[in-house]
Amino acid sequence: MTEHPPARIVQVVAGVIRDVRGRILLSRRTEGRDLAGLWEFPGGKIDPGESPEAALARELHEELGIRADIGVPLITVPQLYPDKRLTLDVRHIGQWAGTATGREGQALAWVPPHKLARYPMPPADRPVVAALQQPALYLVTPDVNGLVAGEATAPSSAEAPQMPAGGDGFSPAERRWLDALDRALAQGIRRVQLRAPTADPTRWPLLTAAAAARCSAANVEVLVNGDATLARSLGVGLHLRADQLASHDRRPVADDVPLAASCHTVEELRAAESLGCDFAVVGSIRPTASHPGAAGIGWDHFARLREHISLPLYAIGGLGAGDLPQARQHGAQGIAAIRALWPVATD
Ligand SMILES: Nc1nc2c([nH]c(=O)n2[C@@H]2O[C@H](COP(=O)(O)OP(=O)(O)OP(=O)(O)O)[C@@H](O)[C@H]2O)c(=O)[nH]1
Ligand SMILES: [Mg+2]
Repeated sequence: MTEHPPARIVQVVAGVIRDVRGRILLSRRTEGRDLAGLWEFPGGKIDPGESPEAALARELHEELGIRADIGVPLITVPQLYPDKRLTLDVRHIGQWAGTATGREGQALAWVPPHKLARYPMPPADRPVVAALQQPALYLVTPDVNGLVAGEATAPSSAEAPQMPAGGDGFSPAERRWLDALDRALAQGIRRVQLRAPTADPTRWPLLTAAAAARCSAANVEVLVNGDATLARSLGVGLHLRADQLASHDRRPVADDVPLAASCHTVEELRAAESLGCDFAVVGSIRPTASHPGAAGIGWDHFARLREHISLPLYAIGGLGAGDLPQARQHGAQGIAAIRALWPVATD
């Protein structure tokens, strides 16, 4: 981490303003200010003693001439800039009235959400755009014998080997794993990491191919853990383990498939960012069943890691979908989980 982070703390609040067509308003920073020419969500600094809501309503009136109802939080991004330590608190805007105009001479653009990434923005805005565009939940699959009736159990060596059976060539355990994946997709999971650390290496390519086909039919994004060759052969994304980051000096998969990494330190996050990762996973936030005895890093430490990079992050470790508001408050765009997102059969 940076030895001497800038002392100046700047609290900024900005709004996601939509028009009736769902387009989002961006405002271009004018010449002579910091980050001039970059596009941003309209807003500004909170005055001493002012609430974030009052500050945002004031800024939107001063900068755009509109009266706005400040809605629910989207994400709060802690970000270190060379001269300051910024906290960017982004709120949805509910009803608003008036005609938005650039009252300070700034250009405005109404942008469809899927085109936001085309507009150059300050580093703190990348996680904001991710929170608007990318799935909030990232399912990591358990081992094939991993989670049974809600319990994580390593496959027992005393267990009979899982022989392929039935017309589809999959063993009962493999079929249960694929069925659970189907249920997760039916429940609305949009981004999946295929990972099974103790999977039989002679079976894993078949199983990942079947899983990738199911995800692709549901238009769900897939990344395989750790194996660039497998990712390329399946035509899916790659999720690197932290210890693999150093072994790549360029993006190991094509630009149009997702690349992600698991990270624990600022150095790993910087490596993931410079490798061209689309997002990273950081944890463990809480102690987990898979790492008993290891303390979690907690949300404040997560936020301290977050401020050094602008990669979108998922928080992981003892978390579920219910932790999303707290995650967003600390700059995570989403939650990654095995146990909390893996539907186990109830019968
Ligand atoms: N409003 C806004 N500011 C952002 C965003 N992203 C981001 O890094 N910032 C940074 O947050 C700070 C906001 O300051 P600002 O210049 O808008 O503040 P302000 O409206 O109160 O203006 P002023 O201080 O020039 O009077 C700037 O350093 C800016 O670069 C964003 O999306 N919206
Ligand atoms: Mg401003």
